[in-house]
Amino acid sequence: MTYQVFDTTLRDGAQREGISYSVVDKLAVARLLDEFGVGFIEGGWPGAMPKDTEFFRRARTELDLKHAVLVAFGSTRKAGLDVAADPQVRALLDAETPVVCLVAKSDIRHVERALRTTAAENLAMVRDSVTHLVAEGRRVFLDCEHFFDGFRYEPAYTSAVVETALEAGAEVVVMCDTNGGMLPSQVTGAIGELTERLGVSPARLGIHTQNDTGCAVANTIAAVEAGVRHFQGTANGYGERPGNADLFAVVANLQLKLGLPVLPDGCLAQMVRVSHAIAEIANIAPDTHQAYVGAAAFAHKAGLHASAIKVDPLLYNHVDPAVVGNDMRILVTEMAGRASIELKSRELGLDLAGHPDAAGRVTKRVKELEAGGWSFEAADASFELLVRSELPGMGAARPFALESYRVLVEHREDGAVVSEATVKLRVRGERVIATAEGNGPINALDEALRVGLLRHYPELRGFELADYKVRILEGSHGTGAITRVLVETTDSGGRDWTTVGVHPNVVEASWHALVDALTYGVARTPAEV
Ligand SMILES: CC(=O)SCCNC(=O)CCNC(=O)[C@H](O)C(C)(C)COP(=O)(O)OP(=O)(O)OC[C@H]1O[C@@H](n2cnc3c(N)ncnc32)[C@H](O)[C@@H]1OP(=O)(O)O
Ligand SMILES: CC(=O)C(=O)O
Repeated sequence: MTYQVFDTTLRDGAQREGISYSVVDKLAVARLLDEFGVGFIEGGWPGAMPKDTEFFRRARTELDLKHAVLVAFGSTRKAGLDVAADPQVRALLDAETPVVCLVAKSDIRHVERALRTTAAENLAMVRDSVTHLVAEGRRVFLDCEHFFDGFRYEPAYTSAVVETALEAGAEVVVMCDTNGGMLPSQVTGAIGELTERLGVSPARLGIHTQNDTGCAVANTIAAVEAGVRHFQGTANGYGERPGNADLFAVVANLQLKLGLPVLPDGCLAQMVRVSHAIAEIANIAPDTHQAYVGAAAFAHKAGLHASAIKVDPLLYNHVDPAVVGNDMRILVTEMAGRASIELKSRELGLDLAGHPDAAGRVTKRVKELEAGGWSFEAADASFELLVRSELPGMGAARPFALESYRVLVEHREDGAVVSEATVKLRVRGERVIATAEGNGPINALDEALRVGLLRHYPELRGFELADYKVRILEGSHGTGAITRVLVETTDSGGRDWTTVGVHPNVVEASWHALVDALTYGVARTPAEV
């Protein structure tokens, strides 16, 4: 049994607010979708937008697709126009794709009120357009816009549109939940009624769902379970309004839960890579919590989960993350137990198995610190320093001892604001005093520390403060607000690490995070660097 995996990231997905692909972007997305193994890539609407026309022109020479064929999208001929004279239909042929997907009205209310034509003329538009394109050698899929709403309102007319398209030679007629208002049981019910009414196999039908009820993936799965073999969706669920069915979740569910061979062998493991690469091109931050592909899709926070995962990761994962190219992660927070601490330490290369007391002490310390506003979830480097400090002979030596630091912010008469920091340190037995200016107090402090340490630790030259996040936390137990600072540092070897600091004073909180960042970086950098 074969399934038609139809991707419309470049057509319906591009209808999402905020997305605007260039032609080069579209070509890159098409290559990624092909690597993911979809069978059909709907590239856009030639003739409607110059970019889409250009995409199909360049695709002929610049795309070498291994799994997919390209599909040009467009509407049935205009009411009252000869099909051969309709420039939009001509543009579909000029796109030179083996497959064309036509959108047709199938809800009588849309025919009469939006198209402002008759029921009979709309059927003629469907018949003429399909016949013409098939005669020109194209495989034709027909998207029935508003199928489910139309079928509920006037089933006879919507069925007539489906029947007309099939008789005219459409390979598949796609039932579209254009307004996205359906639930799975309604999808299943409509498919049963339609196939009975027309005596047609569900294998001649396709499904296209929008996500307005949050059920697009479930509706697509329901249709496939009802016998439909052609399903449409988009990468990461991009699309008009709340989006389309997320093709990644659909494909993974069909393959892993229902055992249906929808993708070529080996392609499923490309899913995370392809999802994130397309998000990058679309200029949309990947959704951390997206099913299967999100960075948190297999991240475990609760101590109880971790204690079972220690025995067998599948006790708390619905599938092995590796099958979709993802990884499991353990988060260390106030919800951690000893098992979480052990597993997270193992991820960081530290084995606590032989040190149950240390695991207990770290767990207690993490809970105390988190109660005071610290957060280790995103600060692996600070957590690693904490674990090391509890392991005999493993503690990371602080590169210096602090005598004092001072930070000044000067607002000058001409409006300039200058920050200056001075640090007094003891470094390898030597007293060091260093001063630096910066574009803000934290930058000045960071600079002064580096100036003071550079002679003893030349590797600091490669370190860079890449990101700095501040969060003001509500005070508790009668205290005022406190500040949590996260610092991300990178080095010239492309490594990055994050540290945390907490204090009622933002400069002191930043100081803690900066000192952890330098300590961690120095400890992890080979001495000869
Ligand atoms: C459900 C979906 O998402 S389908 C995909 C929708 N995608 C898009 O609309 C994006 C691309 N669209 C466009 O660039 C433009 O809307 C175009 C080029 C297609 C049309 O632009 P215009 O000619 O200026 O028309 P406009 O957008 O105002 O109206 C659409 C026209 O198509 C007609 N139309 C709508 N659906 C169909 C159909 N299935 N078959 C034939 N004609 C149709 C409408 O009746 C209207 O005709 P009119 O101009 O005679 O009133
Ligand atoms: C065709 C389409 O995108 C829809 O009906 O939603």
